[in-house]
Amino acid sequence: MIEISDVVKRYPLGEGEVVAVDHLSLTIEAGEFVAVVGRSGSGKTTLLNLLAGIDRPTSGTVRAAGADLGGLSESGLAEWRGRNVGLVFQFFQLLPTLTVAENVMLPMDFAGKIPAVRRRDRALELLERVGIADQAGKLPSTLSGGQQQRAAIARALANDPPLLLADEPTGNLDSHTAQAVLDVFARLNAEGRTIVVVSHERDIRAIVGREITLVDGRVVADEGDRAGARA
Ligand SMILES: Nc1ncnc2c1ncn2[C@@H]1O[C@H](COP(=O)(O)OP(=O)(O)OP(=O)(O)O)[C@@H](O)[C@H]1O
Repeated sequence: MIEISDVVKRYPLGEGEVVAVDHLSLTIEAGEFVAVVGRSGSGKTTLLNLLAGIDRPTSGTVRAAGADLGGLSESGLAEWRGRNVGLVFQFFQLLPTLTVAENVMLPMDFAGKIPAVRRRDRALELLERVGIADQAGKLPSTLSGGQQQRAAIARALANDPPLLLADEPTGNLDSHTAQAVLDVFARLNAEGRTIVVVSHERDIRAIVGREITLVDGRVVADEGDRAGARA
């Protein structure tokens, strides 16, 4: 599902530069549930952005969900991402003027993968799956943090992507709500979806099948059974 080879990502910083990802190679198989952990500044978000094709490496290759991302144009990357990758962020990033159901339908409208007549029903089914079907007609600002993150997960699933990438998805939630959101991820992995979660939180360890630790943009530990946490 993911194969990155000898990837380096440098950012300019003042007169010099910072090496965010440093000669990193990694393979993640379909169906794995992987946590990427490490201190602030260790390169976790940079790695996730490279996997999502949001950022391009300075050198090295990134293959994900059947594509060599280096060979895609910006519009090709956007199309690939829309069909193959679901993204979940710490601060949810729901559009405030759209209802919850409309937020979930938006990626379907962009990608055109789901027929137009199916989109509203599919949005409601996805909201049902994450346990907030009753919030479908509301604006995001009227939902709790946990409900907003569930809505964001439903949106990430809109185009039925094989790969889910989440950046600190529980970082803005209390521990009880965070656990409930992690349970949603565990269920999605049990259904076969490949999931990579960047996290500071220790509670992620209990549910993932594999934990990759970064220090200064390098992998210093890679632990787990690699079979995912399929229940
Ligand atoms: N757009 C950018 N421009 C310049 N430097 C950057 C940029 N993005 C990241 N960096 C630097 O790259 C390094 C890795 O950052 P990154 O955000 O990937 O770490 P992180 O492990 O996700 O940190 P955190 O847990 O705080 O989010 C840091 O030194 C950071 O300052």
